[in-house]
Amino acid sequence: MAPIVSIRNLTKSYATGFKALKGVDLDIEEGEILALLGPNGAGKTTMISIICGIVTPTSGTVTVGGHDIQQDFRRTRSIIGLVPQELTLDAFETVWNTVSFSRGLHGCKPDPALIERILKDLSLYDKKDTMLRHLSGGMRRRVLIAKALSYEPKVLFLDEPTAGVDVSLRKDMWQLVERLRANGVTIILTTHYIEEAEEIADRIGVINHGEILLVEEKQALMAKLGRKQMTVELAEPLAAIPDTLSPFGLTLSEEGARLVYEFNASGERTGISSLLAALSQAGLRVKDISTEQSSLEDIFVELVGEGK
Ligand SMILES: Nc1ncnc2c1ncn2[C@@H]1O[C@H](COP(=O)(O)OP(=O)(O)OP(=O)(O)O)[C@@H](O)[C@H]1O
Repeated sequence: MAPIVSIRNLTKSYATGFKALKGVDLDIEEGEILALLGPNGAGKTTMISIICGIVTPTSGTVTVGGHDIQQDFRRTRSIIGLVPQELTLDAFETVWNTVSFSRGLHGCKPDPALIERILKDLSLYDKKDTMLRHLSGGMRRRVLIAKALSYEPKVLFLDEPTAGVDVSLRKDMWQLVERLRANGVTIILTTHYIEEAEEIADRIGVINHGEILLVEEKQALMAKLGRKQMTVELAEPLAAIPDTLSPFGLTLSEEGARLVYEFNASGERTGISSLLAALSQAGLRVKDISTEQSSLEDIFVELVGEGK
């Protein structure tokens, strides 16, 4: 199936001369949840803003649903929903009107039943007649989401949807994302919260200094780059690692009381059983064994660190 969003050699140089995007290629498949991770200033918002037609690219092409975003702006914009990072709302309007107008602005026929359902899903229904200026920051963020959903987009961009929101909204958000996905909506979210990507994304993209460093299935990424570590606690401390154990590349810590072994969890052979046999042959008594797996956060820090 053709990707729903296709980005080719996309660059953006701002008027200051700053290159925010340096030749990005990315295909987003219909129905997937893609999390874009990147430190501040990596170019995430710039990329999303170009796809949504808010920022003009310097070069390159983007198609959404097979249509070019510049030549066919209205068409592509009508299938894209954007929940921006910043709270841009009319303070003197009510929740209901804001969300209904948004649907109208995108050329859709009024559908009060749909608006009611969206507001209920976002726990906003009891605030439907409240003016936005009387809402808390978290509630206003919910309104931004409701606005983006009001015209039933096929592709939804969430730019740091849970930055600075409380745990309950974050949980609601995740549930909502799951429901939207079940309805076939493609979701692209940018986030600083790695656990968020770990929890809900199908694929993870890492962007830094205007370049995509990688895009991978989450499971494959964790298996490929995730290292495992086994720590062996010894009954008696060692002064040095015996020569017979040198093939395992162990390190000795805690004043000789612990041996640390690093292995690749996705490899066919981890080497654990040979290590245990070698330990016993060397006459070392084992008190305890524990293993630890690197998280997506470790992987991300390593990748972004390399790019500096
Ligand atoms: N209008 C502009 N003029 C000049 N430089 C800009 C402009 N907008 C953004 N930039 C610069 O482009 C770079 C990328 O910004 P962008 O907002 O895309 O990053 P981001 O990955 O979304 O970061 P954050 O996580 O902080 O939101 C930054 O260095 C930013 O300062």
